[in-house]
Amino acid sequence: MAISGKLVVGCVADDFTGATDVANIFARGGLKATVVIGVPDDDREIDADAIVVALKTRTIAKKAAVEESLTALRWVRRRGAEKFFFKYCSTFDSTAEGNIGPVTDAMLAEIGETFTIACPAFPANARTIYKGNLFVGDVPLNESGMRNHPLTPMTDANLLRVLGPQSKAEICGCYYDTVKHGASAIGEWLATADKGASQIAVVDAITDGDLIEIAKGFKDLKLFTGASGLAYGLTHYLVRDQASPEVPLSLGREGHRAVISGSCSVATNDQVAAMLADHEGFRIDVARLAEGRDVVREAIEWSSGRLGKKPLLIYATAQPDEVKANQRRMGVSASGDLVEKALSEIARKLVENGVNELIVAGGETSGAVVKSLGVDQLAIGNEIAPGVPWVGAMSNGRPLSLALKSGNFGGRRFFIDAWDRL
Ligand SMILES: Nc1ncnc2c1ncn2[C@@H]1O[C@H](COP(=O)(O)OP(=O)(O)OP(=O)(O)O)[C@@H](O)[C@H]1O
Ligand SMILES: O=C(O)[C@@H](O)C(=O)CO
Repeated sequence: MAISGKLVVGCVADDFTGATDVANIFARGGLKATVVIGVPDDDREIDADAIVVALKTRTIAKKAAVEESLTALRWVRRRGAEKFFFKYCSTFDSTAEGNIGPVTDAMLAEIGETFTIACPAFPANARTIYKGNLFVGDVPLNESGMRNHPLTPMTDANLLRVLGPQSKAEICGCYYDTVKHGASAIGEWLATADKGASQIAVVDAITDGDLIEIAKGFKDLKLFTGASGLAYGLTHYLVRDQASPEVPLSLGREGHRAVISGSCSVATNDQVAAMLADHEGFRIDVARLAEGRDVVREAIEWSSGRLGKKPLLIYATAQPDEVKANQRRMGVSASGDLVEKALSEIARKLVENGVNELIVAGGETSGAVVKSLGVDQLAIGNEIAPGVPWVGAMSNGRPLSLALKSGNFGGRRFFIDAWDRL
């Protein structure tokens, strides 16, 4: 049960997979959580302790990212939120220019605060931070598959160095020699570190236990920034009774299944390969797409007669060399946009043709697909893998079960086994 009847936390997420990821963590922690797609332009009633506003601001121009994020922040604030959370990727994905710093600076100024933390640790998915350096599994961020990300290649694991040039605030580190002593040591650190001028502290965290202590140590802050591990920590003092709800979506079970994959991460490449071993798949040929061929129509023609309960896979997922060749030919953002547009049109047509259980892989891809489906709100259902729930949505009056899978999340059999968790 929530500590108060009104909104406990208002969250702004910079992509759609991240939005369902963090809403899932709030929900599993016992908050009634929901995701709205973009800032609603109506005054709809939403009965929730945590509202996550899903934006697609990770890779857009800085000015637009700041404006959209502030509009979302103001909207949750008007609904009574007292704590705010800026959710970005657990691999700190940002372009060379970078939106995490400017959005954080703007949010601090908007709520009249000067201090916040940056903590993208997510131990459940092997993201940990030590001495300000972000690790993915056993390797620093820049040695992980993130170095080859199509839109946000991460070439430095040190978050103070990455954030410094992005933000006008002073960047400091709250390191493990403090964090390991728990909430009161963190509180003492804060009392001496906070200079009353704009500051962002990158906070080390290795375990879920650390994140609970971090949330308690910084509990008087109004703005938190980071990934779902920090949200997990926060639920330990934002709710009284810990719940671990399983929420079957109880949507119609008639209809077809499909997977749309636009993520090119190491994990998604593995998941696509695993699915193709036993399922039919249609590969989007990006070079043909660039030549103006009607690849969308070809994909839909291929799918007709094949749709059913055994899921089909339609994918642009490729290895880094192929992605780089496409980017050289067309430019980074043009090739990304072209693929996203094609996949979202295919998703919309598949849904028109009776698909109502759909997995989408990739944050930018999910953003494009969900927008094309005209979905405006997501209800959180069963968890498939850490950070990926099934979500329920209405698309043009029809119920859909969706799973928006972050590029790097999920085991090798994710696309095959996820359906068992509906
Ligand atoms: N074969 C390809 N060539 C060039 N670009 C591609 C190709 N396939 C996919 N893309 C683009 O790569 C980008 C992948 O980003 P996306 O956010 O969807 O996945 P991700 O980064 O792995 O997921 P997440 O953000 O959840 O970690 C998209 O813009 C997509 O359109
Ligand atoms: O935090 C993560 O890693 C994910 O929720 C995400 O943001 C992927 O785009």
